[in-house]
Amino acid sequence: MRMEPNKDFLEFHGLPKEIIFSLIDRAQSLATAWDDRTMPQSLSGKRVALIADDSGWRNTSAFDLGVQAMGGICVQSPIKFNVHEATADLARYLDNWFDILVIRTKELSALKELASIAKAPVVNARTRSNHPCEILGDLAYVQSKKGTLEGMKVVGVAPDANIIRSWVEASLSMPIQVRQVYPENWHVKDVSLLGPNFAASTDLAELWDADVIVTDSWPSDANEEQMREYRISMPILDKCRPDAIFLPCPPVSREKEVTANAMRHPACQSAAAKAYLLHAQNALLEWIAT
Ligand SMILES: NC(=O)OP(=O)(O)O
Repeated sequence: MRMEPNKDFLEFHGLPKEIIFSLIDRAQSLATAWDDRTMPQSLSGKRVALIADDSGWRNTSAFDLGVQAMGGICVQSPIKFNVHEATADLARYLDNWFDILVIRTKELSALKELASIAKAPVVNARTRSNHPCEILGDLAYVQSKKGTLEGMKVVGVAPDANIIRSWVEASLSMPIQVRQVYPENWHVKDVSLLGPNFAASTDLAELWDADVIVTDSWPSDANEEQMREYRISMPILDKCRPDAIFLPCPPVSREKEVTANAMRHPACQSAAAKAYLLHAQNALLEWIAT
């Protein structure tokens, strides 16, 4: 049931920046429609499979809610990739019934294999390697607050994992600067992601002129002593720009990557920002469906 070629969203830089900007603009309109309860029925007649083959709830709940609010049908299919059935087989069965496949699973390679066979467009709702929808939602929120994304500096105090990797993906296509500030052993070193808009550092001074600061969970093998310096606290946020937006990625672990006080700092806008997951994902689904 492929609607149009090349409407998969597997990696952030897989879509041209012009399309990303139009999705971000559309997310703003859909945010207003959401608040007014006047959602367009853009997905009327569309059938969406939502496969949550990993933990978490925000993105997947927002996909389900968004599809329904825009008049589509969303079915959660309890599929596990690389367990019982070949991914190629799953692609063909899913194509029998669905127009769009929204998938959270651990391996990006499984998504890529599925997308290479399925006719229906595939949307990455998170892998262990990347999380493009999360970054699309954050960008839509930041644009709603700042009016522009042009030239903004995003600092990720985060290990080489899905959140910082999708910010780095975004730096390949978008006019933003991304910095990773973290101990060197967790720096992003994947040459396929490195471009002129990204650099990694161990220096917290990168935070002082950041427009946006994001965090992610500590690595499971992190050493408290090594990591303490990178815990975002109230005094650190007080040294940042007064208009800096702090977006700790949920689920947040207080007294690990953030202090409890940092979560109460005026710069911390995580809950409001994550409302835009829904709006950005809705814009993406609408674009895929039309
Ligand atoms: N950050 C994130 O992916 O949240 P969920 O797992 O709840 O969707």
